[in-house]
Amino acid sequence: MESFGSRLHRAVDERGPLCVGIDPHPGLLARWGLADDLQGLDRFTQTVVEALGDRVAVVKPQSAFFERFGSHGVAILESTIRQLRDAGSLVLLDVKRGDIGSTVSAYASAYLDPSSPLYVDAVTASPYLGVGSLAPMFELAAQHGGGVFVLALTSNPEGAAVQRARTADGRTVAQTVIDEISQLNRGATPLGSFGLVVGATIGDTGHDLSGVGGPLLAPGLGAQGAGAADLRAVFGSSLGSVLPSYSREVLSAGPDVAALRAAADRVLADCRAVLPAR
Ligand SMILES: O=c1ccn([C@@H]2O[C@H](COP(=O)(O)O)[C@@H](O)[C@H]2O)c(=O)[nH]1
Repeated sequence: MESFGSRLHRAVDERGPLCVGIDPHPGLLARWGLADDLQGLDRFTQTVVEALGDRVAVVKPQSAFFERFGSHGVAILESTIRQLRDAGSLVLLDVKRGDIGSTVSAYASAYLDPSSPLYVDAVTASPYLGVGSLAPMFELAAQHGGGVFVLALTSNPEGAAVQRARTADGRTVAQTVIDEISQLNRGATPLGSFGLVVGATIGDTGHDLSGVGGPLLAPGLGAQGAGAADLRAVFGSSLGSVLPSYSREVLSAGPDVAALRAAADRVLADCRAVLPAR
């Protein structure tokens, strides 16, 4: 079976280095002339699937915006995931799950087992119960060609106090996460299946990302203030592994399908101008 890292590498070759998030904020629904209800949610996501499903390498639905509508919202998420995968996008579900290992097994089944209704290509995970507690996700992902993106240096200003705190051996908490994920990817070609989340907003923090061997998801672009040029300072010599991620910056161009496509093309061109050609 083809690994997630290999599928992602190919998708980026074919469609370019871009992840677009589906974040149906109440304010965006209003801006699109939609009600903040299930019908509005459904119309919003259908439009994004139509506009971007067949052209963007990775689409990242933000689970929270579907969960807030309860089981019917989750049903729309399930159907959105299926449609995106049918259209050829890789689906990265942003759920940031993490727990004790026995519970992580259940999360792994929910998102990384092909028989689950919420089955996706990859998920985001939180390492704050210990990277080792995420092992059931890593194992199921490896078994079924899935991926896991673990939070390392997040784009929000509050993250630094925890992530840049020093551990007993002098490394930061984030560096221990980076090092453990690097181990998991060892020997994987052309790209490992275990990624990290590193915000585009954080500047040069001095962390060593050079040995990760997997994708580096970079949220924080656009609405949170970072631009493609900021990727240079954050990622330095690891720029070639970066997967830039935009949500509101692209979504605010809707509901016109052509305008959404143009916005995605524009941010992709901005990123291509900064990222090394492959
Ligand atoms: O460090 C992180 C991790 C995840 N996110 C998520 O990405 C999007 C960003 O949306 P924008 O509209 O592009 O700001 C959102 O779903 C966050 O939950 C992040 O921003 N930073």
